[in-house]
Amino acid sequence: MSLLRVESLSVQTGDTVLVSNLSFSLAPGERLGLIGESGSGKSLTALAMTGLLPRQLDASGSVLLAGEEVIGGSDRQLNTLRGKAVAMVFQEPLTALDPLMRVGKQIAEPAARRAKRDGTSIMGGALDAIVVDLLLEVALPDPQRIALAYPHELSGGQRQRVAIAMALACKPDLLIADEPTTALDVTTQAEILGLLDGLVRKRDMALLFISHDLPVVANTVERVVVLRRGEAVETGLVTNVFAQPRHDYTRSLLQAARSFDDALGGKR
Ligand SMILES: Nc1ncnc2c1ncn2[C@@H]1O[C@H](COP(=O)(O)OP(=O)(O)OP(=O)(O)O)[C@@H](O)[C@H]1O
Repeated sequence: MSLLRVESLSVQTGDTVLVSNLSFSLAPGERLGLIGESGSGKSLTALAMTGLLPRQLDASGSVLLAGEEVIGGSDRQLNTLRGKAVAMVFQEPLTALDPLMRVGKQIAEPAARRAKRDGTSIMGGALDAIVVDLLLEVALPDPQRIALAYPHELSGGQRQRVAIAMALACKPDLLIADEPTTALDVTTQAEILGLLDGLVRKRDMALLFISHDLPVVANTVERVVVLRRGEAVETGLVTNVFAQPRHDYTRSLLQAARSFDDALGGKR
């Protein structure tokens, strides 16, 4: 059974269609990339899949996540799904973090919620231990100190690790990573990508990976959907699509990525 089945998904505002008739599915543990130029509808697709679209946008079609319909779902139903079946990591970690709360508490909250949904209760020292384990899992040194820090006391890379720990605390079946490294410097980007890749494999999570960086996409996912102006122009195994693109648009994306790499002297 699919973990995620998107069928004829469209997103519009008034008469403007931003995502059009999109269909794809994701099996448990599978890794899928969503690529396309800026403004092609990647983030809106991810938001529609989690019921997080801004109010002025309307979604139609169907998004079945862990067997439950997201489109038109109630806040209560979607909150449960978001804390259990799916978690997101965004481009800018500060979007996910509360500036006024110590990061340990921010990780403890989803961990306690998840335990409650599983019919157990975790508090006090047991919850602190889970937070420390999660901080270690995202390779943050000195987790006791980090747990007591506020987001502004951490570097961008450390903040993204905390955001990933918060997502892991939900124990999701599906992780959506929307340009998770764009806001970071190149060395930190590579570290965070390596971390995400390892965690997804270790925990056997499905991954929806949104990125501009085609070499990274090629190394991270198994299948890819190419979006252009809100429409899927090509879908397939990433090795096939990148080696033998069928659509001119995919060819131009790959060409642009090659030119960029050449300009860097193939140093990436
Ligand atoms: N709240 C909104 N109201 C109206 N239009 C929007 C809204 N949010 C996004 N759009 C438009 O929808 C289109 C798709 O946006 P989206 O953010 O999904 O693109 P993207 O592929 O994720 O781009 P990027 O790679 O730059 O993040 C764009 O034309 C954008 O301007």
